[in-house]
Amino acid sequence: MSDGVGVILVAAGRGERAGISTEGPKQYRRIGGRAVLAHTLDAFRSHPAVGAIVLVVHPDDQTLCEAALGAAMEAVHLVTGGAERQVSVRRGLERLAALNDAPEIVLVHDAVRPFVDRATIDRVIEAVRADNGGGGGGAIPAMPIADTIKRAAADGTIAGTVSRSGLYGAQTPQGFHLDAIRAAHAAAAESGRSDFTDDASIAEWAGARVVLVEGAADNVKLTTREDIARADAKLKDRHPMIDVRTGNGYDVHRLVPGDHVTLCGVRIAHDQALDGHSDADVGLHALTDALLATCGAGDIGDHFPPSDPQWRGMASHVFVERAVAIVAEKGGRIMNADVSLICEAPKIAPHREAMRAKIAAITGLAMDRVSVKATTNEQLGFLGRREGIAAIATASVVYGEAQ
Ligand SMILES: Nc1ccn([C@@H]2O[C@H](COP(=O)(O)OP(=O)(O)OP(=O)(O)O)[C@@H](O)[C@H]2O)c(=O)n1
Ligand SMILES: C[C@](O)(CO)[C@H](O)COP(=O)(O)O
Repeated sequence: MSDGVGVILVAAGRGERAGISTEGPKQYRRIGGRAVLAHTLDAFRSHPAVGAIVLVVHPDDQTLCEAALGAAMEAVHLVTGGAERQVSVRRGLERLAALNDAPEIVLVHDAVRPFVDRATIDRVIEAVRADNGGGGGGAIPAMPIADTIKRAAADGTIAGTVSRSGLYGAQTPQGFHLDAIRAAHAAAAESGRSDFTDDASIAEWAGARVVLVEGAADNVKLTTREDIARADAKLKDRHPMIDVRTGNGYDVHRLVPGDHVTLCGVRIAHDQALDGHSDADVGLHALTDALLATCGAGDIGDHFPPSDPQWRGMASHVFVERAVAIVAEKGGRIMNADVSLICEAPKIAPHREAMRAKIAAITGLAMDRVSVKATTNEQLGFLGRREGIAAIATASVVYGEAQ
């Protein structure tokens, strides 16, 4: 059993109350430039106590999900949800329990609560760990009701005023011991119940002791179109906090007799070849350094030492792919890549679009975020004498969007 806390993110709903959007159901709507689901996932991925994350999605949403999460898909175990939230959670629990290192504690969270903060997650985990209900108890974050509560009659008039004393609004993540909540869900399903709107009510129904911990006013569930617009506006206000970084890279390789060069991933027939340990693709080498520079991750030589025989003759897209993965691990999102090639020959223009397409494919960037340029060195110096080819690259990456 794993020490890490497991997380189930339920994202299989249709978002009917939020209405139809070309971006898909509300968990895929963009707030602050990224899908709601991507923000929510970041909140848990960045929490040190969190281990396995199961993401429950609708069977029709696989493509939307991949587009929303990109490389972060690797961080989740994907499972298909059901027609009710309760069924989706149950499938997530079964997937989590089937993992080799299944956790003891699980947090169940709505994918559409993207503003969950670390302190709330901590309070829930702490309360479940401290459970003195014989190991079967749980904890949920909740906020006291601030408004006066009215019961409405069928004609829209007030049928009564309900005392708000002791009333709380339940939030997620809701935390439980995995075995206990699995058993409670199974028992509820067996007795034909599928109307529970949260997991605490299933635990309560099964006789477990569930405690309330302090929730957070910001931890709202995005339910309506207005909720999504407000969330987007809130993140736009935060934009000054976003950490945009620029990195640059330079590389040069000697030209020797040969029959082709490889530049920005494209093989070009030529009367010379670039000499190097790998395929000597100066364009991709400079880009690798530019990406690594945005997060202080050293340079290409640190990650792929020329002394290491495994990189001999290696196609350089492997180096860029590693740099892209390092940027993603550090929470970065690449915004653009720009490579300038400096050579007298071969002519770059006929190959420029193919080079941009290669870089776009390797980095996951759209074509209009990738630029390849070329210049001669006006026959000056070693580049001008065709003794080598050089490249300069620049990349911009946004970090810390989840804060
Ligand atoms: N069959 C379902 C229904 C809901 N959810 C998830 O449960 C969370 C909370 O549900 P809710 O806000 O009600 O989402 P929807 O069911 O999508 O919304 P609506 O009721 O407006 O259609 C959401 O993250 C939603 O994707 C789910 O995984 N499976
Ligand atoms: C789980 C929940 O978010 C707790 O407040 C809520 O019950 C979900 O309800 P919904 O009807 O599925 O939106």
